[in-house]
Amino acid sequence: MDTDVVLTVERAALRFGQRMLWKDLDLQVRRGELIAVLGANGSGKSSLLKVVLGQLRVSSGTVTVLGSTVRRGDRRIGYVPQQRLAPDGLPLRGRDLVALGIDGHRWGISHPSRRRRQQVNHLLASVGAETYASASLSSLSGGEQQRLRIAQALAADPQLLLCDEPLLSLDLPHQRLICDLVDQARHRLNLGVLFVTHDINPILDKVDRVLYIANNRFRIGTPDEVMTSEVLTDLFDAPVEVIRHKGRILVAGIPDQDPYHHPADALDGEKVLR
Ligand SMILES: Nc1ncnc2c1ncn2[C@@H]1O[C@H](COP(=O)(O)OP(=O)(O)OP(=O)(O)O)[C@@H](O)[C@H]1O
Repeated sequence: MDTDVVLTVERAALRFGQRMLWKDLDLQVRRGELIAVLGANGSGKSSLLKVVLGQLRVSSGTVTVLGSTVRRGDRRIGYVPQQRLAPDGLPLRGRDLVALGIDGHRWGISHPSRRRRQQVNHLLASVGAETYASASLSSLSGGEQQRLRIAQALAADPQLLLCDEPLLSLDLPHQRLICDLVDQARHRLNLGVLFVTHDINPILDKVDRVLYIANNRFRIGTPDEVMTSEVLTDLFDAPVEVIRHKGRILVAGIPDQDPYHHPADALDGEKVLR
């Protein structure tokens, strides 16, 4: 086994009933590598992360994390789920959310130890969230909550980090900040990262490779290899224009959203697990 590889996907396909999301997917994520996962709505980006988390099973092919078949609750994987703001009145402080990442997998009430408190403080400091760590989660802004989610995802010392649209509904400065935090964590911990995003620009300078999924198909390569008019026109089977302007990538002409896609469906990965 190549010990530098944290995730291996081989000839994998995912279908829901008659509907194929992707097939023949081959992907290796190496330690310290950041891969942006892009694609149309409903192309199966979040589902790919759920496969790696063991919440969905591939229809064919294999997926291994550090040499073992995927399973639920693998502490070697950190996960930043798609952002949903904490509901009003939730009796949880920022530091409680982070602590859940350390011992949330155990049953029963945890006993706060000095060591655990130190661990939480260290994680809070790593994302610059000390000043609001004792405030209730629901009183915090989207960007502040997102920093805490990253700290929570890093709590178990993962080797692979999965981020599902962590920039959603954040303003530009906060998007940059979240990208910087993920990037710092991957360098500090030598993490492999899969980063699902609609817009590559906020993370462009940190991305090693892009996995672009559309129309059941995909392309993998550096941003320069994948983010071109030729490649996206081929993937979408429609004229797509990619323009580079002042270091940003602008994409025009992506066909309308997937007609099957109902965002609420994507929240329930359990339905197809039997
Ligand atoms: N458990 C499930 N059972 C059946 N269909 C599902 C299930 N989970 C997701 N889907 C469908 O699979 C498609 C892909 O969903 P997924 O959330 O992976 O897409 P996505 O690429 O992340 O989309 P978006 O960019 O909108 O977040 C969607 O059409 C969704 O409705």
